[in-house]
Amino acid sequence: MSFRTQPLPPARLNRCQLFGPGSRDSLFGKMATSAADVINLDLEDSVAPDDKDRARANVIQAIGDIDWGDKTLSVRINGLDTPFWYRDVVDLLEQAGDRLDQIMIPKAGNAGDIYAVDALVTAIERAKGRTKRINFEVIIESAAGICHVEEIAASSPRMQAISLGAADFAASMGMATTGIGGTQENYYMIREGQKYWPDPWHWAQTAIVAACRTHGLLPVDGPFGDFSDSDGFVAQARRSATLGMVGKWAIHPKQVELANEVFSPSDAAVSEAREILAAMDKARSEGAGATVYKGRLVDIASIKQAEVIVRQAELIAG
Ligand SMILES: C[C@@H](C(=O)SCCNC(=O)CCNC(=O)[C@H](O)C(C)(C)COP(=O)(O)OP(=O)(O)OC[C@H]1O[C@@H](n2cnc3c(N)ncnc32)[C@H](O)[C@@H]1OP(=O)(O)O)[C@H](O)C(=O)O
Ligand SMILES: [Mg+2]
Repeated sequence: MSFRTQPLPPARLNRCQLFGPGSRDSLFGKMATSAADVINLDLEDSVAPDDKDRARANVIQAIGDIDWGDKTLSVRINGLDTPFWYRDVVDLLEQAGDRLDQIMIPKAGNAGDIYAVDALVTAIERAKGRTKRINFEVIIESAAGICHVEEIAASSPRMQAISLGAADFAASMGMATTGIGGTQENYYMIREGQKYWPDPWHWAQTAIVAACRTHGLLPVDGPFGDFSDSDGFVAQARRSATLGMVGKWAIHPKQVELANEVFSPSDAAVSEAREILAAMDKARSEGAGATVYKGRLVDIASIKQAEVIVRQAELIAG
């Protein structure tokens, strides 16, 4: 047990991050009026190389022109292994208005990648007199990224969140699949003739959650590619929520409500959490550190568990 108190993550909602290609500006207005907490305008893999300049210009224009309400507004820049990323950062920081909240850095491999983007962002902020700090979200989607996830989480005070990018991650790891997230047909156990499908993303997710929780960041589950499979999306999202992730990407508007539902505690869960807090208040006033609630043990750790749920409910209530 460290003497350091575990830092809380940023106090903002991140249940759903809705993505849209920067080259499809007809989608921007729909994204702005969606129920997603975070908007990710994409300059990276959903934009063809020949369309990068136009997408960048579209995004810069839309940051200023569209009413994004109280959403977190984020732009995914290109990876540091491309010739595009520096121009993304320079043009965004020099030309986009103050409404921009965050830059998403894909395919981060180590803390040095974040340092490089931080140095460029910092220089432009100073040169241009930008007073609102641009925050960072990073995508872990490579073997190097998952190996260095803890140093990436600690890499900059701008860091707010880390997502898992299942498609690039699978490719980098050499996984035998073209699926983006979810159950993988050939990843199964067998017992007495019955197949059972474990979750191949689980270990990477828990590594991201641990790094984020250690450094006070928001851990986020990335895309689920088959947007026709709502049950599959919900199952994946529920597993992520159970592991400690706070939200999930939507790559189609159909997924927004599903994510919001999964990552909002139910009324029953909130009531139970409040009852546990009340039961522990009573126990402590009687000098006890543990008590019985609905036939089961609750103790001082239960207070912290219940507070996670109550804090999320309070954020949603505003
Ligand atoms: C996997 C890695 C990633 O990079 S994931 C993130 C990058 N990908 C994207 O940003 C893709 C985002 N989604 C889309 O581009 C589209 O949704 C689509 C191509 C998947 C489907 O588009 P389409 O127009 O065919 O969809 P329809 O079903 O016809 O649309 C119905 C309706 O909704 C509107 N719409 C569609 N998409 C969006 C959107 N993203 N936001 C808001 N609204 C949207 C559409 O215009 C229709 O509207 P209507 O006509 O009814 O008014 C990752 O990095 C990794 O490695 O894992
Ligand atoms: Mg990717």
